[in-house]
Amino acid sequence: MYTLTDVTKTYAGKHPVTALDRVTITIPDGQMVAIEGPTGGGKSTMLQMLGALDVPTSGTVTLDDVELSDAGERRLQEVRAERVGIVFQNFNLIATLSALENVQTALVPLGVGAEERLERSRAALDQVAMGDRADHLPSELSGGQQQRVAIARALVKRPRVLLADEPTGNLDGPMRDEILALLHSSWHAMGLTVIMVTHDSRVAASAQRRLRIAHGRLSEIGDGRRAGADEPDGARGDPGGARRSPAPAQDHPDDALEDATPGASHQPTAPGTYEERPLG
Ligand SMILES: Nc1ncnc2c1ncn2[C@@H]1O[C@H](COP(=O)(O)OP(=O)(O)OP(=O)(O)O)[C@@H](O)[C@H]1O
Repeated sequence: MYTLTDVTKTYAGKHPVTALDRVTITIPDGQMVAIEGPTGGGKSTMLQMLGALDVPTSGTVTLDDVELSDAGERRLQEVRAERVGIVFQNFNLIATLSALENVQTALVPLGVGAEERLERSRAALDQVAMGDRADHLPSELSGGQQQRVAIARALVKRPRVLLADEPTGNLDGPMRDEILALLHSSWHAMGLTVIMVTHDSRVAASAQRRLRIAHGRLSEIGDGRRAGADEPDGARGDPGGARRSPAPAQDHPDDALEDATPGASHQPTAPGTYEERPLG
């Protein structure tokens, strides 16, 4: 569970910028959250706080038992390596490594031995339907395929949290739908907390909970509740009372992924009624 209390992030400089302004929020385990908002609003900065990539200027960020805002760089590295998988808009694969080698890199900081690394990385590529492209370089893969490999790399460590910064931002319609379906099926299968920064209305509409950040201020967007959808496997409690039913915005389901994740529900979403409620 994430607990952010009065989190402010100010970038120093000649013209200091307050990217996050007294943000207070709890994100329970197993929740799927979308963060929306205008450009420069503070979304990526928020993701950096959640991903232990940066620390606030003031306030506290806690992930489970670790206060990230107070941790040293070594502890932050451990948290990133063990608990947090991150997926980026531009995939961030290493160009000179094959898909399989890229996935393996996530297990090196965890001290996983070579044989297990290989086994788990192959399984992760199979999970994202990329097993037959294990030896391909990123340049030999489509954008959607590269993002699948990046998701495998994020998930191979079996994280508690998957953070995604515009995961569909560089993809066209069908690939975007496939990646969204994959994020949802992984969420279902692994009981992850998933937090996605997005400008894509379909991605946002598929989340259980929608947040908006503008001028560094966080607000909650109405109730994303959808009827008839199921809970992810391994989903945990809802101390914030914020758990809502998932409803992946997916009407072109990927058969391979459907097969791999029988609990997944791919139903088209209907637009909800949203109202904003300021937080913090
Ligand atoms: N390293 C930095 N140094 C100085 N200012 C920064 C830095 N990173 C972000 N900012 C500023 O902080 C504010 C929030 O930026 P952030 O990248 O979090 O916004 P965003 O909502 O993710 O925007 P976008 O949708 O364009 O990616 C912006 O005004 C930005 O210029």
